[in-house]
Amino acid sequence: MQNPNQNLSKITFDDLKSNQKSLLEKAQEMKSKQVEQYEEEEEIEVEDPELDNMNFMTVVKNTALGGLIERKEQIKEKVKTTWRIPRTYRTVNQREIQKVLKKYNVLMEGQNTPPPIQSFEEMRFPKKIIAILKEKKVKKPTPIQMVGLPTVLLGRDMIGIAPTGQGKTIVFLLPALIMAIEHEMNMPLFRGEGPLAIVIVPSHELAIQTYDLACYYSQKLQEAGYPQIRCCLSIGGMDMMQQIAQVREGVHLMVGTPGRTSDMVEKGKFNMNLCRYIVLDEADRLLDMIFEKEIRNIIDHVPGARQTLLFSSTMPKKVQDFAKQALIDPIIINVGRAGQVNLNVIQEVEYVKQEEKLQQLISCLQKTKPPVLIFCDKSNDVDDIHEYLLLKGIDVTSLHGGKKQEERTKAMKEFQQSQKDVLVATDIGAKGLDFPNVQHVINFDMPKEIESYVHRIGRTGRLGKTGRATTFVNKQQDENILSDLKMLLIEAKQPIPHFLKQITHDSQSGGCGFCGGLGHTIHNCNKLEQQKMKALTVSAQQSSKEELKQYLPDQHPLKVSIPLVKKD
Ligand SMILES: Nc1ncnc2c1ncn2[C@@H]1O[C@H](COP(=O)(O)OP(=O)(O)OP(=O)(O)O)[C@@H](O)[C@H]1O
Repeated sequence: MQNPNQNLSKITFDDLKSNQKSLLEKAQEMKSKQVEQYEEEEEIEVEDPELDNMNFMTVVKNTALGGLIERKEQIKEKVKTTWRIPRTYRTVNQREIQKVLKKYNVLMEGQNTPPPIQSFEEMRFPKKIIAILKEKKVKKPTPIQMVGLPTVLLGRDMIGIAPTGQGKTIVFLLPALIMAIEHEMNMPLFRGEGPLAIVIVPSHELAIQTYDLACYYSQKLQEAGYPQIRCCLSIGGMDMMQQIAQVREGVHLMVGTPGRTSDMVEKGKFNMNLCRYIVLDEADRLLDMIFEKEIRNIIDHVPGARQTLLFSSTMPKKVQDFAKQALIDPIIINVGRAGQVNLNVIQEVEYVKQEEKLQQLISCLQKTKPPVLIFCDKSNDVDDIHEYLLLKGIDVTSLHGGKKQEERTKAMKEFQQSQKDVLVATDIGAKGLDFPNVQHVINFDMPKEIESYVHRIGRTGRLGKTGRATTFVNKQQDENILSDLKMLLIEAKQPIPHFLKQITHDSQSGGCGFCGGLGHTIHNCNKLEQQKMKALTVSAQQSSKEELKQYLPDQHPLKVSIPLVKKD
């Protein structure tokens, strides 16, 4: 039987620009005629030389198998795309490939890994897209982009690990937008359809940043003559009705945090029937933060083949386990060691007594020009320091989870747009946020986990620029974390202060397999202990709830299961 999408696939960008209305109409007409057929039939790979330069369209064999992580084995078909490795690169021999990978400190694992492609032109992006990237000063791919983009464009599942500030966002955003354009040209979305791609991130601020970037690129692409790509945001703290209204328009790309997104999909506010592209950005943070259930729930709603991409700058055990369950035949890309700090950051560690920290902070602020980021563990301390610095006449703003969403967004944007010199934040400000030209990161408190330290200091020294980080430590710190810190300083060839030199540990142990810290082992990992405790508490609460149910009347809320809103 003829493939219903075969004709649709012949619509090219040039066609679209010369006669958009009639083609869109044509596509819609064909779509409505064939939609039922489409449900049942297989799509085939498009091999049309005319489309060679811009045919990245995702072509999926439409299997009706479940997309549950637990039923991964049942997903027989992988997402296929029509992007091909350029001919010149197909013949490159392994020795040359290894030379380039070594030069950029990249390790690739997996079957049929693509070669590193060292320019956007050779990746066969259309000239207009290359011009849009250049406007953003993105001219030459970074190492993670050289290998990550070909991997994603080939439709492969991927784990991308690279130090902070290496341009991981483009690796998933650009292919998602291109896939959406292809889809829109061939089969425009109806109202209520979509998303085609979903990006899950661990904080509202990172979601807003990624959404803004997606909107920026789609606006530019539309100005260049491509169809409009609709993006939407799905985060808590914002009006759900507004988000639902956006979704009803039909959206190509959704960026969200796990809680709100899982809630919306669960309540049937949107469906994942067309979604084939799932990104977990800052996966280490996502899986660390009790979001695993929500993430599984979102992924479980994808009915067929999916491409799953997982990005992280550290690779703790939880991420490894999740990847094993959720990804199919992935390519693993490591730029540097997972959990390694950005080597462009000059790190200093100062011993400062608790009561002297504020005073020391003022002298520390003199070390560099603004912008400066200050991290504290607790929201109260963020507020106190904010007030203290205001009194000192410093142009400062602050960000923590206890603030209203509007205040958080305002603070983030003010600092991002250089309207404020200093931002005081909890770890919310450490996750993937891209503030331009941060000169100095000050850890007013040493974080409790070494991964947080890596993320925090990664807000400076981004993309080849040099940055500076100062960390206050004192007797309140646990010896494990100081030992992890010492090992990171050694690895990054930074000076080791005397008080850290005195900390001993087994340097042959290879570090902790659970949290990735280099200065301790899994046998004395605090984080593992905490997680065990958390799991025990949850299961105790669960079992006492079950026991309690025996004694409750039938109509008690604990006994009545509330029916979910019917899905679309
Ligand atoms: N190839 C490139 N050339 C120049 N600049 C780039 C390139 N790729 C990305 N950038 C810029 O680099 C900055 C950092 O990118 P991005 O936020 O994607 O890094 P990241 O690896 O996700 O970092 P993190 O792990 O901290 O989230 C952004 O401002 C982005 O515009």
